[in-house]
Amino acid sequence: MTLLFTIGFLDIDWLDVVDVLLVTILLYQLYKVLTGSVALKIFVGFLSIYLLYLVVKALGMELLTIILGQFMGVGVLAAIILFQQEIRRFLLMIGKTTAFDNDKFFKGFPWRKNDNGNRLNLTPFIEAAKSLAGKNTGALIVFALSSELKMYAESGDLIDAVISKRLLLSIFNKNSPLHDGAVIIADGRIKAARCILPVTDSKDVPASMGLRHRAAIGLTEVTDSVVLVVSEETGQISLVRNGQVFRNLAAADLRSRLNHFLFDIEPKVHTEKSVSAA
Ligand SMILES: Nc1ncnc2c1ncn2[C@@H]1O[C@H](COP(=O)(O)OP(=O)(O)OP(=O)(O)O)[C@@H](O)[C@H]1O
Repeated sequence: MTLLFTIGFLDIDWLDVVDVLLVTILLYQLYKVLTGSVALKIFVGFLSIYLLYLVVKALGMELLTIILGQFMGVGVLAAIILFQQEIRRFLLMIGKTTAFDNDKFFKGFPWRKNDNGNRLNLTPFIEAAKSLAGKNTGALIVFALSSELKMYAESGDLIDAVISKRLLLSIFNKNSPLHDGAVIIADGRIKAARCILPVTDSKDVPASMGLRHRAAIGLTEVTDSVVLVVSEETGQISLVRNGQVFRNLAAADLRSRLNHFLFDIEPKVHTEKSVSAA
């Protein structure tokens, strides 16, 4: 490899520069994923022990090297168990930035369409959300994109029904046995209700947002789905994607955002505030 320059006894070539650059990008992405969660502190702890291990190894302190080396070995396993959620989020983020997971790649995939191959009709969702918001009835509707969210659908009651405003209103009616939890929409159908979603542990979520919003944020942190939330307390309608909450949407904004998030149709008007919880 061509030598670029020398710092003391260190010979630096192009490969070293690329190596350092890649590690910097990787660490920055990791920091972005971990920031705001307790996992960041654990990660910094591990990193400090690893740096200490490198120093004592370089100094030739054998006993400490063996002890820290053993700790690092077990530490990797412990980190995988402790950081399960963060590792998933990190891999998902890498996947999202590759051309393979490009939105356009999935544009033609069947779960964005109904049985007849038509684009999902958004009107029942918008009408239902308006009606639920007017009565301060909480709701959580998940739109599956590149994944059918089978695992989450199976945590609730499978329905597999044709989408209609009336059915959505019946599900979220406070007296309905199905109203608790989330409804999952995939393949242009109501796949399941009463589904349990992963709750985010982000500290950036405003205190005004309850568990319903936290569940919506949590799911969008680990999948590329889009979640519609109607707050029981305020009656506000929000959309959540990539851990980001688009709050207080009027019907027109809701439609334009959904068109954008689900079908890549550029929005015309945006008046809502957004809160980043990722
Ligand atoms: N992990 C979860 N997965 C799916 N649904 C959930 C989850 N956690 C809470 N929910 C839904 O949220 C409902 C109530 O949550 P909570 O009382 O915190 O909401 P809230 O105070 O009305 O807040 P928000 O303003 O977010 O609606 C639950 O009855 C349930 O339907």
